[in-house]
Amino acid sequence: MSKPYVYLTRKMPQNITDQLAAACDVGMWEKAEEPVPQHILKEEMKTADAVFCNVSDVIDKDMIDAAEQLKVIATMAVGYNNIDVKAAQEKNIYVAHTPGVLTETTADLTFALLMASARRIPEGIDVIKNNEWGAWAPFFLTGQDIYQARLGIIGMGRIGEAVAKRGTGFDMDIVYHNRTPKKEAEQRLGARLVDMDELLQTSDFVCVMTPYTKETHHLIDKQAFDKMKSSAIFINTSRGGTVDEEALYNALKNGDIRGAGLDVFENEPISADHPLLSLPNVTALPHIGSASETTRKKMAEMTANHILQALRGETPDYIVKE
Ligand SMILES: NC(=O)C1=CN([C@@H]2O[C@H](COP(=O)(O)OP(=O)(O)OC[C@H]3O[C@@H](n4cnc5c(N)ncnc54)[C@H](OP(=O)(O)O)[C@@H]3O)[C@@H](O)[C@H]2O)C=CC1
Ligand SMILES: O=C(O)C(=O)CO
Repeated sequence: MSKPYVYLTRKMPQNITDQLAAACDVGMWEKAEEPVPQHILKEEMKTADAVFCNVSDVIDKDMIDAAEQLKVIATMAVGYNNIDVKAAQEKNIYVAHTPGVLTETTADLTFALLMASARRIPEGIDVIKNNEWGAWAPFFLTGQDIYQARLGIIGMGRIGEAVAKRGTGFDMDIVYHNRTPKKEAEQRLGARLVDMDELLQTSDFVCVMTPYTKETHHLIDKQAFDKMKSSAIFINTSRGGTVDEEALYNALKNGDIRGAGLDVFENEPISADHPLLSLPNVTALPHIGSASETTRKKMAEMTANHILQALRGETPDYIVKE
């Protein structure tokens, strides 16, 4: 009997392909840093039993409908907004993802962005590299205090809570907005559930940690920026689509808010001439929230495991249920 066929959309380490090859025929896009073209992915998906993908692969209804024997779409990510989950479920195809394993690493990066933006670290680095460091000056590169400031978290889920926990170490006053109250987190973190307006109007740091859905598309728009304090710093490590980037640009440019720390963008990779990148009060990173070596290895292992589980006829440990 022939082995099932798994297609990997990026080059993966040998231990991952070896693990899969013990049970499957393995096909792989041989580049680690370049995504597989959509038409090749669609072609591969027609005959694959399993797909090992990531945040940059768009897996739409057309591709899913064309798949003849696909059993699982396993993404090496917790976010799955790039996959048409409904279309997969209609064909009884599992969509598996990697929650939890990347929570602390992503929270570290979120807090790093918050600190870098508040204390203007990228600007300081530029000053030194450009040989612009003059005499010590009383108000040179003055930033914003983090300790005892108010941290507003929109989307108090796994990562939101882990960011809040870091905030408690800085004695921050934590407020959050979620559709479901998180009583246990409130007690553990001293956090308070507030409505969106109060969060926007009173927070020193506004941090978005929701998934990207129809409901969260441009959740942070012009009206939201208008409500924020002019000293507020906006942090986004969720998905670019949760924010209206034009409104963000205008808010930063007009001084309606003080700064932004961004790990995600509506179009990734963002083009170097994007207006947002011309602003000194933007700290931008290339979607590296979960990018520690240990965490990425765990995510890859978990993804391979989900595929093997599905191909054995088991339900993968973490499937998306919508
Ligand atoms: N930059 C990066 O590299 C990374 C980015 N991410 C992003 O972070 C997201 C969150 O991950 P994780 O914390 O594990 O997910 P969770 O599902 O644990 O948390 C998401 C939270 O958002 C809340 N939420 C959902 N919709 C809304 C809404 N409309 N308004 C307010 N709150 C809402 C949910 O609560 P409720 O439904 O009750 O409102 C939930 O508490 C991922 O979906 C992904 O997009 C994740 C990892 C790395
Ligand atoms: O897991 C995710 O959703 C990411 O964005 C990458 O880790």
